[in-house]
Amino acid sequence: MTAVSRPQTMAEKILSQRGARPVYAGDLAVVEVDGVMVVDSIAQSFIERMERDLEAPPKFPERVSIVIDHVAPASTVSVAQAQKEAREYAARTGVRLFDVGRGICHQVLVEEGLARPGWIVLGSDSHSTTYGAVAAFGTGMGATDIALAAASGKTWLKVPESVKVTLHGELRPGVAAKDVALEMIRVLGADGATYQSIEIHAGDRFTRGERMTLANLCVEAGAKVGLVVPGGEILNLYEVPGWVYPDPGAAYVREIELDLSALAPRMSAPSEVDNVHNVADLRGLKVDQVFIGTCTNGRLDDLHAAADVLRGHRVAPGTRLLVIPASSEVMEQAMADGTLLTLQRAGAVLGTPGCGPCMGRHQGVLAPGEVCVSTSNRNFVGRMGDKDAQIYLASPAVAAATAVLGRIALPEDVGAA
Ligand SMILES: CC(C)[C@H](C(=O)O)[C@@H](O)C(=O)O
Ligand code: SF4
Repeated sequence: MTAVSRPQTMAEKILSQRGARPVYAGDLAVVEVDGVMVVDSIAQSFIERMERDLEAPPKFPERVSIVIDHVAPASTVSVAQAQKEAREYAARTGVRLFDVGRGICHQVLVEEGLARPGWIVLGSDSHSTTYGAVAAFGTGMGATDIALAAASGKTWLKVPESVKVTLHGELRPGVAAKDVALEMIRVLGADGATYQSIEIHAGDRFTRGERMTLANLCVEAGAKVGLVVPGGEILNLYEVPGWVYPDPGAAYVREIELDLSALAPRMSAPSEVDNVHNVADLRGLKVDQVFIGTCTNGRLDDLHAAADVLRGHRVAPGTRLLVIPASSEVMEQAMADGTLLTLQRAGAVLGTPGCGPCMGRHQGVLAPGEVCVSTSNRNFVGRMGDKDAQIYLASPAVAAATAVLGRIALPEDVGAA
């Protein structure tokens, strides 16, 4: 255990523990890396860095995972070729491969136990902050940094300053972790936490999945990492080392308090994630496509919330509902408990576990002028297809209600329909 002289934030704690000395915001830290994650879209440049530039094998192949998730199954010959090369690389180096259909990288890493409390996990994907849900220091890096970490087992980073977000009160029925996340982003602003650690004090509230939603959105405020202080379900699922917790008296650059009991269902309107409004104020806008899925909201809890609204109803004529489970495990559970049947009967189109149309590469891209309500995390111009399409971000329950009415709606509107 590293000796510490001043109270530390969670980010400082983890980076001190996995490095050689106590570090504080602004210091440079060289740390051991417990996991390296590479997504399909980046795999070719990662392999090139490893084999052509560094001429190095992965130092700990079992710590490296390649996940084929963003455009899976492949949509074009060049995507298919890149995925083939990724499979061949995994076979010759012994790194882990999660192939088409296993699911979205972040969901898969957490399910597989490849992100754990106190670990440092680097991903070639910005939403690697999601691992903060299980108190892992998860962050996104480019192919070169990822390759250096894979080759050496280490990385270096500047220790981020921390923003403390404290949650109070309890959510009202129909309000979800997604609404908390959107509200947090509104308060912080889309680049309000650039290169900072957002440390979320949630007490025992929220399941692991809900905590993933919170940590996932942190990068949309520009954060380097989003760490949810362990509590509740996390303590049943993991052995949490005592050194992970922030010290009383740790130094924060900013402190924010959110009263959950005052929160109503929220929605990010086009075309910035921090353009957050009450759903009630956007109600009635005609919607062409609803997408329920992604690393933000494609988990079993999310599919349950959607099915609870859709049960006994049909998707409105003229509106498409796409549901894509975040992983094969989620899909299997939703199949076993009847959730997928409920969704299918309501008129949902079910897709292969993976990213789906989240970043506009396949499986449901939008035409000019179309409006989409999505449970994802990004709504910037052109994100899901044409630049003249509009994306609203919301919780699964709001997305489901919108699908039933064909217009932006609250879950309570469906009951009355
Ligand atoms: C393809 C990948 C690099 C990208 C990311 O970094 O986030 C994607 O997952 C996204 O959500 O835009
Ligand atoms: S689901 Fe969307 S946000 Fe998440 S990793 Fe895939 S493309 Fe990125």
